[in-house]
Amino acid sequence: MKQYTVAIVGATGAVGTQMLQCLEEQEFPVGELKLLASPRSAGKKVETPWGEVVIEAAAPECFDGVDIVLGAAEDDVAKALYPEAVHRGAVVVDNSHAFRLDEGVPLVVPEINAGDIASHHGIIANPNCATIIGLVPTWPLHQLAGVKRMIVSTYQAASGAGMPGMLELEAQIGAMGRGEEMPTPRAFAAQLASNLIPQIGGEKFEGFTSEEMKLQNEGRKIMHLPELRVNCTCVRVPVLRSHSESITLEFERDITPEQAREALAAAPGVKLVDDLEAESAHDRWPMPLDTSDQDLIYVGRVRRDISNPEALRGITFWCCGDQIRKGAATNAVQIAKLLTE
Ligand SMILES: NC(=O)C1=CN([C@@H]2O[C@H](COP(=O)(O)OP(=O)(O)OC[C@H]3O[C@@H](n4cnc5c(N)ncnc54)[C@H](OP(=O)(O)O)[C@@H]3O)[C@@H](O)[C@H]2O)C=CC1
Ligand SMILES: N[C@@H](CC(=O)OP(=O)(O)O)C(=O)O
Repeated sequence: MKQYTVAIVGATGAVGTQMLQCLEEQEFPVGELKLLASPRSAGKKVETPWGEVVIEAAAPECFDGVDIVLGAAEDDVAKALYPEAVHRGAVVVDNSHAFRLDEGVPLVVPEINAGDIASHHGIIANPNCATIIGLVPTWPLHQLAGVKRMIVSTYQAASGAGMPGMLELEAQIGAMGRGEEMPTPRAFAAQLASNLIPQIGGEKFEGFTSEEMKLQNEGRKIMHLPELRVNCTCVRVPVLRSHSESITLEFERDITPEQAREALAAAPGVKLVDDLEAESAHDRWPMPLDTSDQDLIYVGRVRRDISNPEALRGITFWCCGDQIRKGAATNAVQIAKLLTE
């Protein structure tokens, strides 16, 4: 079996660290592994399933001999480095949003549009995390009844803002518990512990933020639905890991909640947890604590949209998924695995 030289850019971050674990779990045929980060981290040693690796400061020459680059750094790093990696013969699976909407760059959720991978020219983009988590359960319902419109509210975990976001929430919860003065917020615009912050990203379009517009713009590209209409509100919540979403879908054709549940129960990447009568809360509805550190999107609270005048044209549901895994690292490694098959 062919072994691949793999480089992770941003290897010390929330997504990059998770990628290491996903490579092992998905039995990716790693021959040699390179871990790249900022100059701050250069020289640090990391124990990996493939032996000890010394982190290098990311630079174009690091990609000599690399087959697959897994990108887990911000846009500026992606724009500066990945064309150089492609020039040296590597294929890049990138988690930043630098190239997501570019023509010739497939934007892929394997459960939905794995076939798009074939059209790549060296860079394949991983979608926004909230977009992946919302679309994995939307796709089987779309196949059944044709989705026209999505109304979405997201409840996004602190770790969506990377390691700094996670550490900031932990520090705030600790300070609260000890009755100490609250540390000054840096990763977020305001204190997150015991609070909600109703803005993620900068303003993009008619008062909607950049994060909110991603679900529409990336969703259209992934599902090949250029007319899809999306109204999204993104909120940061004091949860460490796993994004949650309330989603209402409007369809072209009739669909009952029972049909929706059946399709979701059979859909790849989805676990249906939908029983208001269940004894244990964990079996009643999805919760972010239950979906952390695993790869499935849990879906529950599936019901008819009673506000839709056409009785069977709307479905509402709730879903949760680990955005560092399926929203980023797991999805990227799945794409890389498809490249090797
Ligand atoms: N967190 C999440 O839930 C999700 C994140 N993403 C995307 O994934 C990417 C990484 O996010 P995340 O892991 O959260 O971020 P983190 O802040 O946790 O990590 C950022 C990583 O980038 C590295 N880095 C910084 N500057 C450079 C540089 N000049 N050259 C090379 N590497 C550099 C950092 O290295 P060092 O430690 O040396 O500073 C670190 O490894 C982003 O594009 C983000 O938008 C996508 C979906 C979900
Ligand atoms: N912005 C998302 C995470 C993320 O990194 O998204 P993107 O890859 O689209 O910048 C969040 O804060 O939860």
